[in-house]
Amino acid sequence: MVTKEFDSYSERKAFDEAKAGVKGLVDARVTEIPRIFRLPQGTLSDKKHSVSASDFAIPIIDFAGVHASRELVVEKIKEAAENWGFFQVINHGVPISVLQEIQDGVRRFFEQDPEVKKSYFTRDAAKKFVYNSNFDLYSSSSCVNWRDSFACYMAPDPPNPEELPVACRDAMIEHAKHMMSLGALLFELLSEALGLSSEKLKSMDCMKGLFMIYHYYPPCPQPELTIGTNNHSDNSFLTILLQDQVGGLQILHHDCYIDVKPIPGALLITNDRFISAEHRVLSNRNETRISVASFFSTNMLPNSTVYGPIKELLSEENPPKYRDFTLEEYTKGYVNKGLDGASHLSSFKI
Ligand SMILES: O=C(O)CCC(=O)C(=O)O
Ligand SMILES: [Fe+2]
Repeated sequence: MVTKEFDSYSERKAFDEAKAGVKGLVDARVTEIPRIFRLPQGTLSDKKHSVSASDFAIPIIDFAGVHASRELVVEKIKEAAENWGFFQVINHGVPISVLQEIQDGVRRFFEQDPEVKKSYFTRDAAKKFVYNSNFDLYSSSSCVNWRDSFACYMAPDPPNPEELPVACRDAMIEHAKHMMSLGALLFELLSEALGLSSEKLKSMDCMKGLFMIYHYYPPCPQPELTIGTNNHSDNSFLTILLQDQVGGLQILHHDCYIDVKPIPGALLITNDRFISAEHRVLSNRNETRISVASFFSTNMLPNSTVYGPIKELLSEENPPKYRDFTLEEYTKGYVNKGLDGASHLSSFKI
């Protein structure tokens, strides 16, 4: 059957202008997903098939030992960052209550009175608090994702509490505080894993910016036809990801998508210096999924610092593979391209 061409732009615009997000479609009880959400046929069942986590063990690193046996933890991080670009951390010191509160806060925001929620809807990235659906709605060449989100820079200039919705204000502030301290520890351990001084990555301002995205994935009537988040690798120096118990996150490893099984209280780490792991999120029929991604980067904020391969890691045998760039330049290209599965970093290859 030949499907008639349709005006994807107009349909995306109509979806956008309703300001109700994917949750609005679910509340309206759609039983068939609109065409703009449909993946090209076969996308989910390509050669990169899904395998269960029991075939491959995504590294789980216990930070309880970080004081008594730091070298051991550093060794594990090095191995995970080189081979996976992804690991789960347990006993990270962030209280479970803080993680629970932020998930509850995200749910409260998305499930509040739609009219109140609409007042936060914007595509203006200069706003302190940005709620919309699909940051790349107009730029992505792939399908629209079954997901709503809100975003906020929590560093270097955190918003005043009054600028944040009451539904999630306190939880956001408390959670971000913990992400900054866990981020500091991770940057120290990653520096050590690179054979550099503990302070190296921090001294390069890698944790100057903390950009948060809070995701809400409503249940989907046809989960096999769409996706929660397209495959991509992140735009940050480091991402700390909190996912709830629903599941659906997969990471690409040796050409297979592997399910990342939710572990209560575990945080997931990916970073760009070692492997920047490609990952995606599947939709599901029955449950709402919530996740919170803490990206260490100043992203689009004015920042003239130029980044390139760390000089100490270069030698005659190991010359730079990437050219220098600013985070603004990098992020602009990332946002314009949208999540389409293609690597953005590769466009900076020398
Ligand atoms: O929802 C998730 O688990 C992942 C989200 C994600 O990959 C991202 O925000 O970059
Ligand atoms: Fe991601």
